[in-house]
Amino acid sequence: MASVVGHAPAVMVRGLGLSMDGQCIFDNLDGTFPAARLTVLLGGSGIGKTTLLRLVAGLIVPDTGGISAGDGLPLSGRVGWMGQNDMLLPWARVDDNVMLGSRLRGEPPDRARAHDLLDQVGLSASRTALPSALSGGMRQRVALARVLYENRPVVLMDEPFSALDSLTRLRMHELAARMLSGCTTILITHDPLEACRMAQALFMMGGAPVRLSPLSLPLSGGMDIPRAVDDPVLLSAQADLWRRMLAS
Ligand SMILES: Nc1ncnc2c1ncn2[C@@H]1O[C@H](COP(=O)(O)OP(=O)(O)OP(=O)(O)O)[C@@H](O)[C@H]1O
Repeated sequence: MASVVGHAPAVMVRGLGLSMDGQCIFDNLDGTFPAARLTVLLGGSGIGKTTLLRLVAGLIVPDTGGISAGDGLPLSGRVGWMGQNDMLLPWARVDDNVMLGSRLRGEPPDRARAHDLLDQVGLSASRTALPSALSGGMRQRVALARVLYENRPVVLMDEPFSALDSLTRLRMHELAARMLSGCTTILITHDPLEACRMAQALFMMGGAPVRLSPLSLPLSGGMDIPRAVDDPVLLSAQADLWRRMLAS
């Protein structure tokens, strides 16, 4: 199963303004995250990346402007979230964690679907395990299966792989790229390698006021992700990103 969604819309940020505790976070921020693509957001600590994702998720209401879907339909109910913390319930089995959304909504859980997704993320043998029996990478695969179970066309990922060791992170790139194909995904990362491997669109967040600047790096493979980690073109783009981040 390459994609779990039908039509994934673009996500458009227009004239966004937000202050919190008297601090201006965004002033007239604009940006468009393309439909059915994986967009990477890079930016310094505290610049507002997580806050922007929370606005897209509808968890915060902006003071001015807004966020809309390119198809004109409400975004509400069409957004999934995956964060650095897997937020698995420690007392629930792996498959029950995947089906948590159904339980919270009072719907009958679709166990066959949960098991199918666990098969696809390579965890069929761990369906009945408790999260405490899993490695960090396995736990993030459960979290990915839980996001996919929700079948949302827009998926927000707030540094979901940053706590994983390098090799597990590379493997998660393979899995996430395959499983999220067709979704409109916005991925926050601090890792230039991750950005270069995964981005089908790339934005640097920075400045005062904060702006979303599209970056076009010479990357091979077009929209095919993840890009090979030993690709010289990718390694050169990674060095370029480091330079930009150090200079910002
Ligand atoms: N609930 C809140 N109340 C007040 N200020 C907040 C709140 N949440 C975030 N902020 C402020 O908004 C700014 C942006 O924070 P945010 O977490 O979005 O940054 P970030 O780019 O995701 O940072 P990092 O990369 O370190 O996670 C920071 O100055 C932070 O202190």
